[in-house]
Amino acid sequence: MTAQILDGKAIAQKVRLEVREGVARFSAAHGRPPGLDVLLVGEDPASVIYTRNKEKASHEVGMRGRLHRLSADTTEEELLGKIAALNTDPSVDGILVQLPLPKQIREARVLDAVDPAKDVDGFHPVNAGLLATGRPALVPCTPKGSMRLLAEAGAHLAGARAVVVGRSNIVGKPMAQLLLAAHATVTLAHSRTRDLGAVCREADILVAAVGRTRLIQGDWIKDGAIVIDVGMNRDDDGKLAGDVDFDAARSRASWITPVPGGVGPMTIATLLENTLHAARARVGDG
Ligand SMILES: NC(=O)C1=CN([C@@H]2O[C@H](COP(=O)(O)OP(=O)(O)OC[C@H]3O[C@@H](n4cnc5c(N)ncnc54)[C@H](OP(=O)(O)O)[C@@H]3O)[C@@H](O)[C@H]2O)C=CC1
Ligand SMILES: Nc1nc(=O)c2c([nH]1)NC[C@@H]1CN(c3ccc(C(=O)N[C@@H](CCC(=O)O)C(=O)O)cc3)C=[N+]21
Ligand SMILES: [Mg+2]
Repeated sequence: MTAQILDGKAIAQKVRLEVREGVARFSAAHGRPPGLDVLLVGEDPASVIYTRNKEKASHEVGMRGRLHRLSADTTEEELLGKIAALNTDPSVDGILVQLPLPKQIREARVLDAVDPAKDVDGFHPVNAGLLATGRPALVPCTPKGSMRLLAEAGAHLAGARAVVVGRSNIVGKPMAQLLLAAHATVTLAHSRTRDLGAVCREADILVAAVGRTRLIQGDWIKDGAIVIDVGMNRDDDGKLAGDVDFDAARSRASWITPVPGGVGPMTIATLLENTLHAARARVGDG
């Protein structure tokens, strides 16, 4: 079998068009566009590019988008003050604090400070708890975008065996929750998992969210499996690579996401979707 490519770039474009229509309706009804505020602390080059892309993407769908750049030596109190101001500003619907944060700032204190109603990343413990109890409010963008990719591939999730490799709070864990809510039988694997290859070979749906180039080998892929590669790794030659050995996996899977052009673009499109959802919910319209 040669897998079909799950084209995240094209599907993200479709999502953006959907969001753009919703934004136009929201703006007409409420006299203001949905607003997204992104906070970036420090100068990490990749984070600078990502946050600029998020700002640009928000403008392209007609939102008010603002990137706040804070110096690398910003204190925790200063950042918490910024968040408090955005929490009370009625023109702000979505707040995203770009991770990772510099080491003088405790991540948990920052994530806990964002108003859960404006938490478009879905990282606040209230939103994580709602997801875990089957009452999703704002759902993390990368897993939610990955679920959209599975839907576009026509995946039958009920009763399927899904394996998620990686258990971070921002990708692996919420991905497992979403697959479980869709009635898959879910295994959450991680660095202590014994015989990861054997676990992966059971997967009808395989999601890799580790951060290690080609960790997932071709002969770990079950025939006909759908493979979602969340990993974003810089190769020695500077090229982006996923966690899956793409060429080898492609000859066994039914569908596979490329890196780049798979999950990454979906993350940004879903952020816009979440911002529109947050805006609607805040005005009592969704
Ligand atoms: N495309 C996109 O939109 C996004 C891509 N990413 C990318 O996804 C990847 C994962 O990100 P994130 O979740 O933040 O990463 P983390 O570093 O927070 O988590 C990595 C997870 O992988 C597990 N792991 C590490 N080594 C192995 C191994 N050898 N075998 C099995 N499991 C292992 C870890 O296990 P343990 O818990 O035991 O330590 C951990 O659970 C990264 O490449 C990141 O760049 C992230 C966010 C968005
Ligand atoms: N609070 C917070 N929320 C996040 O959602 C968040 C974060 N912090 N910190 C960093 C990670 C990473 N992340 C990506 C988003 C888009 C691409 C993306 O668009 N990737 C493109 C290509 C990128 C390139 O070429 O460099 C692709 O895969 O095709 C990648 C990675 C969001 N993250
Ligand atoms: Mg992490």
